[in-house]
Amino acid sequence: MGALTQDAHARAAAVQGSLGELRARALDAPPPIPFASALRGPHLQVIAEVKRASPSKGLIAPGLDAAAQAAAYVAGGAAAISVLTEPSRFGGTLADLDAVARAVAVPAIRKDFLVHPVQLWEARAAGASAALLIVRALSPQELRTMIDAAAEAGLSTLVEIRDLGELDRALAVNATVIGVNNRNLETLVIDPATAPGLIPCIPAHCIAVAESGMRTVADVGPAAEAGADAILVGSAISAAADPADQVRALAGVSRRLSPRQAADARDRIAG
Ligand SMILES: O=C(O)c1ccccc1NCC(=O)[C@H](O)[C@H](O)COP(=O)(O)O
Repeated sequence: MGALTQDAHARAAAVQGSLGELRARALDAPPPIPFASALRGPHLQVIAEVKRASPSKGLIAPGLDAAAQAAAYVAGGAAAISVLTEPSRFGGTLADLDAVARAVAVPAIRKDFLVHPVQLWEARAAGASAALLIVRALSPQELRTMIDAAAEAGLSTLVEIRDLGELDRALAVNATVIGVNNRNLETLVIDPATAPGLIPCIPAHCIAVAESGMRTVADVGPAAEAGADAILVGSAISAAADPADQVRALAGVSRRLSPRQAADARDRIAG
């Protein structure tokens, strides 16, 4: 992940001179669509990702038309669309984000390695309603700065964690939509037990999202059982012959309706 974060700093530096123009474009963009409320419901909500390629899988769907793919996801019941905008390893662009935000009436999320406020203004200018912040990629001060800058830009945030320490850092900045990534971003190894293990520790007032490595209804069962509000799925649906149908299957999974008991779960994990 170090190289991805370094690239992100370089990309941010290259557009810092455009901050004024980006702020002006952001003001002209259609208003953001509420993100957190889109992810609550009796069924597991699906954040469906537009993903052409990745470091772990190589090419996934190189010719994918981002807007058409997003429209298919929404037809299948997706509650939000995640758009990878990282160009060199994921084959994404801000133009994809812009096309998706114009094509669908659900929130579009900028999924990238976001390390500088200018990238949040880029996201809003391209029509995003939300942006991903990876706790591991940011110092505590940077995370605070990015949370504040997102709010100023009118963006909601999906704050991504992988362990209890990162959950504490997310809660310290009042994150309300918290994603637990099953993928270790350093080794790229998926551990399907990560999200089901941590989600019960996320306080009930937050939205809990399980991310990565899920393809089938059976794969999402543990996250649903753990009390996840939503799942984020990318590779499987980007490569699917019928993406609407695949999202429809995942969006039909019931979630556990009992409230998450965060304090009890933390005690169990802390041993
Ligand atoms: O997907 C990767 O290989 C990857 C590698 C390094 C950093 C991030 C990476 N992916 C970002 C994501 O979190 C996923 O795109 C997202 O959760 C969907 O995962 P999946 O359903 O497994 O494609």
